[in-house]
Amino acid sequence: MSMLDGHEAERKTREQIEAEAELFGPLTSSVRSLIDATVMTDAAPEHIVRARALVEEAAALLDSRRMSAPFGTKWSADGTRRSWGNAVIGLRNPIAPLLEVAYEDGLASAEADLGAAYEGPPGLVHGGVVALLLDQILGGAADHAGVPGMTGTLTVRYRKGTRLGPVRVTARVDRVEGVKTFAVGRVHTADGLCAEAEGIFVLPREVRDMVAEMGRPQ
Ligand SMILES: CCCCCCCCCCCCCC(=O)SCCNC(=O)CCNC(=O)[C@H](O)C(C)(C)COP(=O)(O)OP(=O)(O)OC[C@H]1O[C@@H](n2cnc3c(N)ncnc32)[C@H](O)[C@@H]1OP(=O)(O)O
Repeated sequence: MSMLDGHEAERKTREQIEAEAELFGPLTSSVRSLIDATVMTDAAPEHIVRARALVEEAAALLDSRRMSAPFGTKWSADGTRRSWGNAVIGLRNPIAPLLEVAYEDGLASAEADLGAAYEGPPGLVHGGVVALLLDQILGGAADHAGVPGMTGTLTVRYRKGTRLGPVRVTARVDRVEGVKTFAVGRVHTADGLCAEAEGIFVLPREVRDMVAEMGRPQ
């Protein structure tokens, strides 16, 4: 599979995209609530059996027509980019915990409310989920700064357990060396600094070759 697969130009208007967001956003939010309810429920067995039948019915409805491939990244003519399947920020992905990343003065920041579905050690966020958030926000900072890349190396230092609940994640580009972008970031909760990371994002050879090809005079 090529690095460039899954990137697709689309002709949808802004209104069409907004209408899709209005359709799918609430579905994603409902399924996210369902995931939390599934982890946390203490309902009577007959309610669990009935809930399962309802969930299976809903899944069959949704599955009655499927896209031919995962969502990927869709590019509109106006530069709008949609990665709605993304595991961290995807509008159509109910396991995606980070809803919105803001960029200001070179700092990427986002908040998430990590519920029981993200538990690792009792009461704490799973370390892999902490790394997931950091990977995305560091990569987003690199991308937003115009020096994007695939994660080559991600180093996470876990300072203290990240308590389930509200978290704030931040990142910025530290430096650029050739095709490598070094980004740094942190995860905070009300307890203070919980984790910090450095990531090296590498612009893949295939993309470098494509850019060089496009820039070459005819
Ligand atoms: C444009 C792309 C993405 C846009 C995303 C936007 C959304 C953002 C949000 C998404 C966030 C989520 C993101 C995700 O989830 S990304 C998903 C997780 N990451 C991957 O799957 C990446 C898999 N690996 C690869 O594709 C390749 O190995 C890469 C692309 C990393 C390098 O393969 P390439 O063939 O290009 O490498 P090269 O041999 O020409 O070397 C080039 C330079 O790089 C240095 N090097 C090599 N490997 C590593 C390494 N592992 N760590 C540190 N440095 C490394 C190397 O020494 C050399 O440096 P120098 O000698 O020049 O100094």
